[in-house]
Amino acid sequence: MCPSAMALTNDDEFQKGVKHLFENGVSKLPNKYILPVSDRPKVDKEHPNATKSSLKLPVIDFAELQGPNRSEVLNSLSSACEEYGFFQVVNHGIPIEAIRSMIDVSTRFFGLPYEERAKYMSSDMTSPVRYGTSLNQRKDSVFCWRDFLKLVCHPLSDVLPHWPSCPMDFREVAATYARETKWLFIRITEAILESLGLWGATTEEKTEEDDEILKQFHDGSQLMVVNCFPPCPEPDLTLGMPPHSDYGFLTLLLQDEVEGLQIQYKGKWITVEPMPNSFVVNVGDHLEIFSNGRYKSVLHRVFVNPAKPRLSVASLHSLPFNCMVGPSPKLIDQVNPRRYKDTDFATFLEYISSCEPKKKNFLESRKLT
Ligand SMILES: O=C(O)CCC(=O)C(=O)O
Ligand SMILES: [Fe+2]
Repeated sequence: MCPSAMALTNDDEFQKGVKHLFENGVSKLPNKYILPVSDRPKVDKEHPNATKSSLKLPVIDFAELQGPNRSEVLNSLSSACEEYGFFQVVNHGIPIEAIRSMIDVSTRFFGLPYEERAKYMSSDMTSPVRYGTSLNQRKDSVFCWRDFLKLVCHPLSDVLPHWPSCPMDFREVAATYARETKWLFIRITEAILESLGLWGATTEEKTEEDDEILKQFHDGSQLMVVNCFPPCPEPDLTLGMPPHSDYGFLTLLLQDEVEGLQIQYKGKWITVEPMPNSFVVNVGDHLEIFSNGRYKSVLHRVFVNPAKPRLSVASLHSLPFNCMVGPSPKLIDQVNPRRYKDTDFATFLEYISSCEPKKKNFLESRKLT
């Protein structure tokens, strides 16, 4: 089929995703992906040739966090969550091999023929595995330049048989990666709770209540999203992901060496410089609510590239689905009154099925005025 005819005329072709368009040699961005001018990843109008502003996120040395300097690292963690809602974690203890293999097997998955990937397409939001394109391909009026594979990771033994069996090593590699990131999530969550004064560092300081919070996280949900952003013919007209904040408590993001992630900082879009073998960690809506607004769930988006493909793996961690999330009672007082309504997963699902999950709408809807 002639690629331009395909891309311009047949709406069903867009349902097959951007990898498919790219493989068919699309040379002009189809209208379906063209954002209104105000939503485009605009180059600075006054300095159109200026490179994008970039930022080295605060770095948290995980090995230091586990050592005698824990309290200093906790202070840095706290400032990062208050100011940026994002930080990078180095010396995280996850074997480099597990990281490389995850990127490698995901790249090979997206390299499979379309028919093989399409076996996992599903409109069922609760399916243990879901392949698709854009954010919500059944509702988005403008598509974003992104295909994804979503893997529910909890409980691992139940979901694993549903995960892709091709490439042959996919399940093993992704399961190892899911276990490793869950472990890191729990360690970072302990530090976050401690930085909020809700969890004691030493066994003597810990109360039963402290352990109860953590237990909920152990039993919490984990969703892995592998994002594939093929090269895009007209990257200035579209986005890989539109501005959004992450639902959930924390996201551990692995990105390859190609830049694309931008976060909103002081009203501007700033590019996060990729740091090999590190994790970008961000505060999700649940943590903003739980911390009563002290830690920020910040808008971020992804821009795409004319030449290089990009891949990222987001591991999203939340409390169990049936759990109510509200501001921790210990963080509410006369100076800091309760700022958010309680929420749960069902409310969120209801919300996203009634409107496009763009921008910070869900979190805004939980704010008490
Ligand atoms: O690809 C990225 O850098 C960000 C992905 C992301 O924001 C997400 O999956 O929620
Ligand atoms: Fe995100």
